[in-house]
Amino acid sequence: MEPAIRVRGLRKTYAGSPAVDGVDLEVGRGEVFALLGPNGAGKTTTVEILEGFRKRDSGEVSVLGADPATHPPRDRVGIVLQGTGEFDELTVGEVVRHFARYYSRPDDPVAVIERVGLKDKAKARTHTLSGGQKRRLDVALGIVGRPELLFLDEPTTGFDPEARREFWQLIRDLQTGGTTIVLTTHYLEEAEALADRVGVIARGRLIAVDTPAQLGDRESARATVSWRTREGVLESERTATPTQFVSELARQFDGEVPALTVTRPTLEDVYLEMIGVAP
Ligand SMILES: Nc1ncnc2c1ncn2[C@@H]1O[C@H](COP(=O)(O)OP(=O)(O)OP(=O)(O)O)[C@@H](O)[C@H]1O
Repeated sequence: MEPAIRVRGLRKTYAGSPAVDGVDLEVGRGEVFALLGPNGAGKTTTVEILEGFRKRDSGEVSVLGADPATHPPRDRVGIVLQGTGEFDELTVGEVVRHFARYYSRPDDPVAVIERVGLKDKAKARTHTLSGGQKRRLDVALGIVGRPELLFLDEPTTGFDPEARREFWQLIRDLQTGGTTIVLTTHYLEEAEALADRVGVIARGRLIAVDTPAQLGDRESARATVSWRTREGVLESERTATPTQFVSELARQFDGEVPALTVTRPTLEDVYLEMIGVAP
């Protein structure tokens, strides 16, 4: 089956400076793919080329089987851009109903408003919504057309922790329903919670693509074992063989090792190392 997205050798330059510098990428149907990278790395440029909003200089791009530069697949794609969410005097219900009309097979606006947690605000004018509520409205507008492919640019910026968890559940529900999702985020725990695969983009290049668990060989990376000595001092040791190390400690303590922890690098640790930030 044709992947949802296929990109080969994508390049885009602004005034002689490369913003996207030879990106190859495939996103499968039904996959949740998170694009990570520091500010200015080229995420938005890449995503907007896929959406058909920006022209590329070179490379091949196929989105749902067509070139977005010539055939933007508007009706089959949902887009949540960074921060809009305000439509003057219109109410939430009016805005969602209005956007639903752009699509050939829209979802029920009332159900969509409920799914994004704005049921109580359906009659509120959009300028009275809080920042997080405006973001939920953006998400509602992105999904009201029942897209096959949904792009989300930093979707949970400004969300409180509870709203973020609710949003994650919404993404999982959409994936269960078969939607392919591409999101950019600066929250590593969000990528870890949602993404089947993550891609790290730095200076216009995709420097790694892997599952969150495997990125940067996380699972086989050296572990840090910490424990409290008999003298009451916290001690730690980095080791490639933590199981062996812990059983040795257990023998020394003749049982329970005080304050024992074993940790591997977090997704954030390996990400920061990849983009060249020293620990
Ligand atoms: N319209 C434009 N004109 C000139 N330069 C641009 C334009 N859009 C982006 N750039 C430059 O291209 C580079 C990549 O920008 P882009 O917005 O794709 O980064 P990003 O990874 O999405 O960053 P952020 O995390 O800050 O949103 C940056 O150096 C940016 O200054």
